This record gives sequence, C-alpha cells and structure tokens, in this order.
Amino acid sequence: MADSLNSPNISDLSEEQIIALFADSLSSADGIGIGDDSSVTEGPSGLKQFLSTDLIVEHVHFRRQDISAHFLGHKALAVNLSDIAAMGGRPNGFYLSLALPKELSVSWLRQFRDGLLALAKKHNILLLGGDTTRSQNDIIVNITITGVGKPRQVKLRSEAKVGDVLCVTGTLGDSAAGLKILSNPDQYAHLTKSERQQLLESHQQPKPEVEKGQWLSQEKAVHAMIDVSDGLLRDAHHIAQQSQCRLNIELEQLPLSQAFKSFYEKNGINKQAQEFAVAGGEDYRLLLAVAEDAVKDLQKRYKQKFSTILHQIGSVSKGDSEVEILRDGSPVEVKEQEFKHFKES
Ligand SMILES: Nc1ncnc2c1ncn2[C@@H]1O[C@H](COP(=O)(O)OP(=O)(O)OP(=O)(O)O)[C@@H](O)[C@H]1O
Ligand SMILES: Cc1ncc(C[n+]2csc(CCOP(=O)(O)O)c2C)c(N)n1
Ligand SMILES: [Mg+2]
Repeated sequence: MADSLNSPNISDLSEEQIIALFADSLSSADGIGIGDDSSVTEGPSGLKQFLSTDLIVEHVHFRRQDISAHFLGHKALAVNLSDIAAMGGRPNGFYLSLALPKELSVSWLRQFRDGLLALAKKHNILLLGGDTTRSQNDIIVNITITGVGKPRQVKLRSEAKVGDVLCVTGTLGDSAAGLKILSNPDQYAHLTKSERQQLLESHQQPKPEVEKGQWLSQEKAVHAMIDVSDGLLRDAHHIAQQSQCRLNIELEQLPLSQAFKSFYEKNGINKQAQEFAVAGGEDYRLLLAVAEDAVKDLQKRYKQKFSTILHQIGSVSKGDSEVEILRDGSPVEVKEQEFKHFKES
C-alpha cells in the first residue's frame, strides 16, 4: 500500500515499457517468445505453431454508436487474423473471451456473433473455446488465434537485412480517415457517398491479408514481415529495433487511395495527407523487407497473382535502429500524432 502511494502511475510508461515489465527482452534470438506478431512453437507434423491474442476495448478501440455489432464481430477476428498473416501462417482456430455489461441486448450479441462467424467461415477456422464474464459498463472482447506454417517460411520482425527494399501490400491511411469521419461527420461533407463508404469500410471491416501473407511467406527473398496495426511509422520502428538496422520510408512512395486523397483535398494539403497516412493506424496491411535483387520479379508475380501492386516504399540501411521519413530525399519530422495507448517510447 505504502509502495503504491509513492509509485508513479503507468501513464508515465510507454506500452513497450509496460510489456518489458513482464519480459526481460522484447526480441528473443530464436523468435519464439514475446516480440513478434505471434509466438512460434513446435506444432503438429513438423509444422510451426503460431499463437496470438488481441484485446478490443470499448472507448479505446471503438465507440458503440460508431460501429454495428456485426462489424465489430468481424473486426475483432480480423485484427487477430492479421497477426497470423504477418507470420506467413495459415490460421486454424480461435478462442473468444467476452466481458459484457448486463444491459447489452441479446440482439446486439447475436449480430456480433454473426459478423464474427461469417469471417471465421470465410477463413475456414473453428471457434475452439473462450470465457464469458460480466463487466461493469464496457464491452471487452479478447480473441486468441492459432495458426500453422512451414518452419522455413516463418517471417519474423528481426530478419530485415541492410540493402533490403521495404514494400507494403496496400494503401495506408484509409482506416484513420474513417475514424476521423466518425468523430466529426459534418466536416467531410465534400466526400462522395462511395468515398465516404470506402473509408468507413476500411475502419470498420478491415480485410486481413491472410492469403497474401501465406503467398509471400513462400518467398525466400521476403526476409521480414509485420502487420501495420499501430501505424506504418510505429510498426516500421518494430522492424528497425528488432533487425537492428535503419528503415528509410519515402513519403512520395506511400500508396494512397483516391478516397483518401479526396478526404484531404478539401484543405489542399497533400503533404499533411502523407504524414497522416504514415502515422495513422489500423491499416492491417503487411509491411515487408525484401532482398533488393528479387523485388522486381516478386512484384511482377504478385501482380499476376493478386491483380494489385506490391508497393515499394523505402529501404533498409546500416545505422541506428530508427525509422527515417524522407520527402524528396531529405529527412522530415512527422508532426502527425501516432497512436499510443500510453506514453511515447
Ligand atoms: N502483457 C503482456 N505480457 C507479455 N507479452 C506481451 C504483453 N503485451 C504484449 N505482449 C507481447 O509483446 C509483443 C508486442 O505486442 P503488441 O500487442 O504491440 O503486438 P502487435 O502485433 O505489434 O500489435 P497488435 O496488438 O496491434 O496486434 C507481442 O509479441 C505480444 O505478444
Ligand atoms: C474510439 C477510438 N479511438 C481511437 C481509435 C484508434 N486506435 C485504437 S487502437 C489503435 C491501434 C491498434 O491497437 P492495438 O495495438 O491495441 O491492437 C488505434 C489506431 C479507435 N479505433 N477508436
Ligand atoms: Mg501485429
């Protein structure tokens, strides 16, 4: 008791510092434990087993009036599937834990279930168990997901190499723009109905890139992979820290959707749009470090397979474990706020 009186509270710590209280090091040399998008252990039939867990908390990850129960069910599973995708794994089962306030309607819960199970069915994965309890006021959802992959195809955050090229599987910033629209609906009347719809959909119904992750995992030239959940800047930082090299991201190369550009057009501030896209979170795209001599061929085959572009957005170089953001080749300081649950690390 006396100790807690003198103790600062946890808002003085970063998320990384809080996690470090439970783990000696965030980067385990063999990639087995804490520090990646999932843990990696021995699985059945000589495969590796992936396991990951994610919390969704009302007021932190969503506001009840902003998202239907169906979409929330979808999103709760999607963010977990994305972590398995980032490892190059094939998801195979999940557990669902719920803390629910007594006043919640049965109809809300049924719709949540339908959204969740529709996505589970699409990915052919089974609900294996969970836990159910009461909460005072807020809805809290936790999903733990499992997956498998071939040992040589496991993609870690720690394997980026100096000279690699950075690629991203799709546009960035749409989800963060969707969140802005939900927060200030009147400010974005200049968007067409379909632009608005597209941005809201990215936020409320993200599409985890499971098939792309598995396809990319077969490529030896893909050295490292992570999913972009906290925002490109923060997630690139995780690769930089764990691979102990410098990541350089070129703002002009960032893939931005037409709807996202329109979202920003009103102010005519394109520079700000790029910075918003680099900082904004919940994109659920894959960021990868690829051997430079293989990237052109990989992009060609990726285009043939998925009819979409694997965007080249930067490079990996020797240096401190930091991320440098460049505009026209010169470093810039990004002023947009990154998403942080706690203090800046
Ligand atoms: N309380 C905790 N105790 C032990 N390990 C933790 C704890 N919280 C997070 N971790 C581990 O720390 C690493 C980073 O966690 P984090 O939640 O940031 O994962 P992420 O994939 O980067 O983000 P997201 O939660 O958006 O999927 C992961 O390996 C995770 O398992
Ligand atoms: C009401 C509300 N406020 C803010 C946000 C934005 N947001 C919440 S969590 C997160 C990063 C990933 O989280 P985690 O690492 O916990 O998976 C982001 C960008 C939101 N979706 N809803
Ligand atoms: Mg992740």
